[in-house]
Amino acid sequence: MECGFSPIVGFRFSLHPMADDFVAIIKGALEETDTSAVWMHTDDVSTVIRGKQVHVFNVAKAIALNAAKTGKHIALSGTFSAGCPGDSAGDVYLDMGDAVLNNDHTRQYVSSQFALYPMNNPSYMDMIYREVDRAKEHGVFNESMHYASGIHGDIHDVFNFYEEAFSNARSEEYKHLVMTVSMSMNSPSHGGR
Ligand SMILES: Cc1ncc(C[n+]2csc(CCO)c2C)c(N)n1
Repeated sequence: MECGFSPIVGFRFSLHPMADDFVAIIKGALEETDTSAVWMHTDDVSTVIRGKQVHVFNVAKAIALNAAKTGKHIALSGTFSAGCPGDSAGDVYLDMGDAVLNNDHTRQYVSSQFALYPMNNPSYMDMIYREVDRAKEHGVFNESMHYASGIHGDIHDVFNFYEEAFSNARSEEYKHLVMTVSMSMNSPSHGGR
């Protein structure tokens, strides 16, 4: 299939609450979030949201925050993608304005790992090093590791970094970008942060 030129961004993710009431936590997090600015579909494995980048990141953060506000240990993993939409079902959401609809600024510690895959870009390693350096400048860098980089801090700082990294790693010439994230919140490993 040909890659399209739609500016649409997508995020396919799963929440894995470490709690007996995982069904209520997953459904609650999705329902408490204003998702009206994105196209969304949930199935038995994951949920996908698609639309303008600003709304996709805002909705992703709000769903993560709403799940974490239960106080339970939450794992979230997902893939952001841009530049190869495959279908146009969500394109109508590109007409939305840029004002974000979820504005809960509750603090929440997140420890996460991410990986950037700038598709077809011959200087992809420079791109990755540049974004990792930027994480260090922003104070959200945690540690280096095989196949990913550790990013941690308050959920709002972490998501701001991820959205900026996603913007920076795309260009007109190399439109197709994939970024994987894996997050942990309220983990006993975080010592009550
Ligand atoms: C974000 C997200 N979306 C869907 C699932 C899959 N899933 C697992 S349990 C459950 C509720 C009962 O139907 C659903 C939808 C997930 N884990 N996280």
